[in-house]
Amino acid sequence: MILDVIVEDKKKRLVEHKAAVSEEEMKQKALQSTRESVGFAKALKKDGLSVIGEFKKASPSHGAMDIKVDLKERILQYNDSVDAISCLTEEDHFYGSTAYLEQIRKMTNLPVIRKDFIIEEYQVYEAKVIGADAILLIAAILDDETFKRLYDLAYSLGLDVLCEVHDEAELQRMLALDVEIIGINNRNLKTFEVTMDTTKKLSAMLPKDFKERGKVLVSESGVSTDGDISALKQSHADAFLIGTALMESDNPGALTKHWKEVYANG
Ligand SMILES: O=P(O)(O)OC[C@@H](O)[C@@H](O)c1c[nH]c2ccccc12
Repeated sequence: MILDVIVEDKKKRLVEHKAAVSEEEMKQKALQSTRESVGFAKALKKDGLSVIGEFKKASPSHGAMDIKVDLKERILQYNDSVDAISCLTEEDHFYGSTAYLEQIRKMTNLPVIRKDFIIEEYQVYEAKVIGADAILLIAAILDDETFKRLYDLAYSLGLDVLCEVHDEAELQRMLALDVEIIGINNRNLKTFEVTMDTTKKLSAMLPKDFKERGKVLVSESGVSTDGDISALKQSHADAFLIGTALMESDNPGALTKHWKEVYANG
């Protein structure tokens, strides 16, 4: 299964990363970082639709994207259209890099989320060191105890956590942990199948007071048409995480603004 392969490759990459900067050194760097995080959750919670624009060059479901896309140009376009930036740092399957996130950090005041397959403390410290404001944690690859450990560590470093679920069991686990930000992934990471129905179905299972308690709901993946935006409106998501469609667009700024209008008027 692809998810297992990605996690196995991640473990190998971690050995390399630790050879370059040891665990203790990375931890100390993170603890000594004086950079104040930009609130990720806060940027998404406002009237109307928020968009998290993603920077990624490839994905296992899609293959390589238009790699002519220039990072600098893309981030400048995102800067005046999206509400937060997601940066893939996974190397082998998404052609990402921590170096991309470091570059993005220098170019934006928007909150930046590190998108990776995080399985160990080392990667949380590293996220802080490279300038991320938030991290992704995927329920499907972590048991509850590990999830909670990484989650608490992130918040202790001032990082927000987007907690990704794809089915009811994972959603119930996250609700039991009382997490702040839930991301419903419309793509099944095991089969790559995408359907907006996942957000529709799972968002209906959230407790009635989810929003009142200041929690944040994000719908992730597969948004590519006006119809997808309209279909998601009834789920009352605070934000959509959009990658492929924005990376493949010549004018991601205009597309984001258009989708915010579709959402507002739909
Ligand atoms: O390119 P899309 O279909 O718009 O999807 C973006 C984002 O949701 C997707 O990249 C993603 C969601 N969860 C992930 C976990 C790991 C890597 C990537 C992802």
